[in-house]
Amino acid sequence: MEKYFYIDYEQAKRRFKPIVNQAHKGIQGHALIIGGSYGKIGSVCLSAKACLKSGAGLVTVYVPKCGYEIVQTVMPEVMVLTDECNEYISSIQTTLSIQVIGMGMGMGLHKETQQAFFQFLKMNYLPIVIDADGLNILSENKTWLENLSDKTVLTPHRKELERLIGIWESQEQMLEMVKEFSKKYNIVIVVKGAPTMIVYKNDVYVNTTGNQALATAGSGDVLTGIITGLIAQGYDMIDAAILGVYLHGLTADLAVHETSYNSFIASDIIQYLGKAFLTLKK
Ligand SMILES: NC(=O)C1=CN([C@@H]2O[C@H](COP(=O)(O)OP(=O)(O)OC[C@H]3O[C@@H](n4cnc5c(N)ncnc54)[C@H](OP(=O)(O)O)[C@@H]3O)[C@@H](O)[C@H]2O)[C@@H](O)CC1
Ligand SMILES: Nc1ncnc2c1ncn2[C@@H]1O[C@H](COP(=O)(O)OP(=O)(O)O)[C@@H](O)[C@H]1O
Ligand SMILES: [Mg+2]
Repeated sequence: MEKYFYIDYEQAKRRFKPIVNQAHKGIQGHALIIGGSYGKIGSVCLSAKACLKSGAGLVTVYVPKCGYEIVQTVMPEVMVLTDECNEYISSIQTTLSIQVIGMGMGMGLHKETQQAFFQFLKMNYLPIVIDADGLNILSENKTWLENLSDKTVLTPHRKELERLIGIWESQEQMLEMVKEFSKKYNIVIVVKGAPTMIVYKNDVYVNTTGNQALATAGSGDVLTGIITGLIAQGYDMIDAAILGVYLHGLTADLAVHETSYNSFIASDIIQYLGKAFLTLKK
């Protein structure tokens, strides 16, 4: 029996959990953002900053060496681990105690990166949000999908989704394909677009916020950071996806009267996150 829900203010408000007075950064959780390659370190910066500004207590990023000074300069709040390779990720080694991983943004498709991703997936048991080139790597190696834990959120845009599950004739057919995919791997899929729809098994959540201002580079990288940051502080996969998508879109609705559609960029999503959270204040 399929169920359709609209992600509106009521749905978001009842999922929102205010941060308690006695909170400290350990309670708010430690997130690890893995991604980036030469020329695309900005995607990791966007995800990491969005993660912190969604309420995560600590954020560490794992990037190729070329990203070290960039990230440390752009975001003093974020800690940095680097790969031994300068231009791309060649192996993912970490012994950090973390609550959630967000990965794939700007990561590229180098063969060594693909192998590093595969080795990481096989030993990962933590909640994970996979986006962008992480999705594209899975599309090129579909047998690796068996290694996804049931604490996984995928965040494809329509083209990334097509690579992953094949082409569809209609939106209805696409949703049926995504539901089958979700049931097969027991995972949440955020189908980004206008509107964004979140699928978990037979349930479909249709977002009601957002606008064309979001059609700008890095807006998906920011969404990955928001969902990762919510999971870091204890939201489960589906609530983090629902609340994250709602807040992400709401920033654009709140901003456009000041920024216009044309001059809204991904960093504005992060800048307006506080205003979006305040609308849910209890
Ligand atoms: N500052 C940085 O470091 C940034 C780094 N970034 C990183 O770049 C990597 C590549 O990500 P990507 O989504 O740009 O391209 P990719 O999946 O290779 O497919 C390209 C084709 O897909 C389509 N298409 C694209 N977007 C779509 C959408 N929303 N909805 C529907 N379709 C869409 C479109 O196809 P078309 O419509 O032209 O046929 C386009 O030609 C990735 O790792 C990302 O994190 C970016 O985030 C930008 C900022
Ligand atoms: N016209 C639109 N209306 C609403 N949301 C949009 C629109 N265009 C893009 N978006 C949103 O912007 C984001 C784009 O994601 P993505 O293509 O992965 O960006 P990037 O990879 O550049 O960071 C998604 O969350 C998508 O839902
Ligand atoms: Mg993207």
